[in-house]
Amino acid sequence: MKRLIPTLKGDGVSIEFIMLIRTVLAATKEIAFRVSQGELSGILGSTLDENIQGETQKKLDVLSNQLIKDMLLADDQVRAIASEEEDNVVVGTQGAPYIVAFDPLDGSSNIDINGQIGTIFTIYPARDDVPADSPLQFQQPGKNQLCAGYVLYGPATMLVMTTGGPTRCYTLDLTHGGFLLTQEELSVPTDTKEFAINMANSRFWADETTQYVNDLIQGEEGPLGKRYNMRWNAAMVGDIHRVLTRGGIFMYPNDNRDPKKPAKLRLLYEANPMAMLIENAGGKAYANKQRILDIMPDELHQRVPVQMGSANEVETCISYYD
Ligand SMILES: O=P(O)(O)OC[C@H]1O[C@](O)(COP(=O)(O)O)[C@@H](O)[C@@H]1O
Ligand SMILES: [Mg+2]
Ligand SMILES: [Mg+2]
Repeated sequence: MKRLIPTLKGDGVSIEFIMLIRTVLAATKEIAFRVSQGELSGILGSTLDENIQGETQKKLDVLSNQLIKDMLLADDQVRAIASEEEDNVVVGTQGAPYIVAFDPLDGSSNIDINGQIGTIFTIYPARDDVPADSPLQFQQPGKNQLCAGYVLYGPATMLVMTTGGPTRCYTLDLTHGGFLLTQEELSVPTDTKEFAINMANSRFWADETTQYVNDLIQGEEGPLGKRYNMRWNAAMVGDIHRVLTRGGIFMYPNDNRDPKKPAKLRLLYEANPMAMLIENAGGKAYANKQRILDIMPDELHQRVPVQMGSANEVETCISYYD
């Protein structure tokens, strides 16, 4: 089986960029080890702190953030980083070519139940027209991403990543400690009979979402003419992994639970990297009527509605938002 570095070299990725990807992955391997040790490595439970988004931080959120941050700041190719768990941009090496954003631990509510969790990351070119510590560094549309990926800490630890070409899947080989290429090119089936949405929010949805989900649930007797099944992992990384593996539509639409927070998922380090992975595997990724990768961010921790996955199903879904 092919190893990571020869695969990336074969894709024409420069050595310096491969080294940066290795830095990110070195941190995720350490997280994977701690996760596999569970309670034995003291990672379960919450801290007494909240992050900038007002969410209680879990011990593993903080630990993962620290591990990734420390390793990236020691890499002289990183000019700035942004993280779900950091209020502001953190400055790295002046003049370095890249900036990195990440969700150090996605699916935090699954940590204590031994459920699926992961790390989501994205790399952009640094901007020379704004200071290194400015949030404007990250004010770039998702289509500027040079690399997007996630590491899923599931029964197997898997890396799903694109550097602009195909979305490839690797599995962490615990016998030698490296990621091996286990699926050369992921391809999201165009059609699906599986949807993912948190139904508990249904009374807070916009009418368009309610209408579409009602039509899904009506199955073969409804206007969509087929019977659907539903899945919800409570970790975007797990839901998107399923969609990349066997198709489906994943939605986290706007709702009016909290008027200050109409959307839940963050554009920079959740929606954008997942949108690039899905599109490069032949799927579609929208925020209602807008292609996610075209959105120009206004702020670092900006939230967006999300509908992504199997191309035909996403098209059907967004037609309800006309
Ligand atoms: O509480 P809900 O509605 O199930 O939310 C689940 C969603 O929240 C998230 O867990 C948010 O990510 P974090 O765990 O990084 O905050 C997504 O991964 C997931 O899709
Ligand atoms: Mg997350
Ligand atoms: Mg997180």
